[in-house]
Amino acid sequence: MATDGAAAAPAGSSKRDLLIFDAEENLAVSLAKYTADLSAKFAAERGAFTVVLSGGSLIHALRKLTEAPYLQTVDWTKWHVFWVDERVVPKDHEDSNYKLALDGFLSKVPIPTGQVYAINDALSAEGAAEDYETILKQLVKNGVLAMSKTTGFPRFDLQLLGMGPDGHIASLFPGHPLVKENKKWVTHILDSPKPPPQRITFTFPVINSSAYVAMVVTGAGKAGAVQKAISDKKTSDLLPVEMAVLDDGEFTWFTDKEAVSMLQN
Ligand SMILES: O=C1O[C@H](COP(=O)(O)O)[C@@H](O)[C@H](O)[C@H]1O
Repeated sequence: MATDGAAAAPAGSSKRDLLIFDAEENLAVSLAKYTADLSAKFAAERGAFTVVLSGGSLIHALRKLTEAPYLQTVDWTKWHVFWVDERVVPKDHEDSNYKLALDGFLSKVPIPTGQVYAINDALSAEGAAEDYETILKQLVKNGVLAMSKTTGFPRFDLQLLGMGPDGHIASLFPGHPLVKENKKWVTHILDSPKPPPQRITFTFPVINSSAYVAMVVTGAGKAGAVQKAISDKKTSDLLPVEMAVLDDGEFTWFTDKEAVSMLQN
């Protein structure tokens, strides 16, 4: 993929791309076009576009989608929005990934509210994870959400993900047993090392069954994890971000110069 203001380089396999932008502003412009293009593709192909959001810095990076031309040209009625992870707090709590997305993105675009799938914040972490998985299964039955023919897990059209400085993605943290979950679609964590401790999260089989993943990472604080993730030399202590290996899809890093400052070339 070639993008204005970005240097493109292969990052390991034929379906992985590394985009490096001079400035976060250019990254945001490119991410908006990438997302709008995939929206048009999936709306035409399947009449729906299933989009997964993370929390954190990703939401600010989506800001160009809320402006011209995308505000007018994207068919927002085709969007179905999910969260790769969510903190088990009320939806109006400052720690809520739903609130972050609502304030920074969803309130600015005309996605039908019935197609925005927030967690049930009245339930326990375990109950919310089970409830979310049930909702996903219903959407598979309705034909809104595709299934991977090879993995047996749901196949989201696009997952827009961030990564923490420790290499965590979603609420899958380094060394935590949840990274090995291989049966559930959605699971819960009660001891997240990053507060708040109670969260729900998609599991790796769901992340890795996606058609497209954009891994959006900026800033020098994440350079160490980016360097380890992109290195060809793999060690047994894989970071969660290194475990994001798509079964049959395209994985694109959207980075800035600071985030790749520890790469050799
Ligand atoms: O706790 C979380 O952190 C990660 C990374 O956040 P960032 O602000 O460093 O980009 C985020 O992707 C995840 O959804 C969130 O719950």
